[in-house]
Amino acid sequence: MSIEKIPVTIITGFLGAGKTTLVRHLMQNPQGRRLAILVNEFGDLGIDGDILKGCADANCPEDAIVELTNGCLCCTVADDFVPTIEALLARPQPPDHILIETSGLALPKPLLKAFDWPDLRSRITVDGVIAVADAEAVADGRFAPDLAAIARQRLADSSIDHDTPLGEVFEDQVACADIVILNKADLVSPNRLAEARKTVLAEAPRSIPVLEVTEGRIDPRVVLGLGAAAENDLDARPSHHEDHDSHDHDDFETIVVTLPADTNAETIVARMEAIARDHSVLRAKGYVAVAGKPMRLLVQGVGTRVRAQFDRPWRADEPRISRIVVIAERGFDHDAITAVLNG
Ligand SMILES: Nc1nc2c(ncn2[C@@H]2O[C@H](COP(=O)(O)OP(=O)(O)OP(=O)(O)O)[C@@H](O)[C@H]2O)c(=O)[nH]1
Repeated sequence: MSIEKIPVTIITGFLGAGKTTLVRHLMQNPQGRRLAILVNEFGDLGIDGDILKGCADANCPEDAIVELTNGCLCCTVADDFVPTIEALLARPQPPDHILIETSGLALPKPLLKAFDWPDLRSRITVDGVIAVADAEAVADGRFAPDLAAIARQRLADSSIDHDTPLGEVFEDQVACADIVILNKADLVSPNRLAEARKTVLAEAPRSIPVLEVTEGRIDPRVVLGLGAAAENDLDARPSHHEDHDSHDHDDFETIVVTLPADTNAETIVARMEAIARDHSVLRAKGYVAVAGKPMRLLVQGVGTRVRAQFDRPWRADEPRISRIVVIAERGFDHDAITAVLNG
């Protein structure tokens, strides 16, 4: 008797590129699949998991959405990741397809290697690695190599080819992908979109489709059911950190800032724009209690673009606390950012 392996799709992509938005779209268009979602993010507020649970339905009930918030999947494979997958497979109604949303700083290759574990190999297969890229950020050159730094490195040691921390994470994610989703096509002109596509293709070590998308809206048949068996194809997916000795996300830090009670929505959006502009914050997100509003305000900043929307009423059993997770390159000024957010 042969047992069909359960396909797993890994969704990678830099901070704020639109991974959660894509996963939500796939959950809302399951096309008969019983999905399970494993979501990993930095900071322990579990915002992505919360957003996804908001779209739970019969095809993907809340308990099929599992969050791993402590640390990074690629570092906690044995302790957290394998047991979590095993628990999903042991459910009375196991999923037909598992989606894994990695943290925006995660390197996909070490995670991919985990699928080589004998216990997992026999039961699941990596159907495909989807890298989501922010078309505007790519077109702006935010992941471009720091040419001056490379030149300095080469002078010091000709064998080293260091990149910027952002550039390395981006390159690793594209190099691992079977498909790149160039998301946020609405934010750039056709010319800039074409530039972004060229940049992505230049990073890809092999020929892969690059699809232009807005709000993660793509036909699930295009991204699910690829049958890539990526766990058998590791060599075609080069990484800056093959041996996982040093870690790209050591280059980034996260803090959680608690705001005074009942902040005003416009004020908090303006402050989030200010920390991105003046302190190079890469990503900020959280829930805010707005004076006089029974609904919770979800605020999301990607670079200087900030979106805010009321997502659901505060529950009676949860305190109206406003908290924002802030991520930037290591060494950023925690006190200054906390002060700006607090006004
Ligand atoms: N304009 C525009 N905004 C988008 C699009 N897709 C997503 N966004 C917004 O971009 C922000 C980040 O989207 P997410 O889906 O949370 O991104 P993510 O990659 O999951 O973010 P992290 O998990 O923090 O790395 C949110 O405010 C989204 O509403 C798009 O196509 N166009």
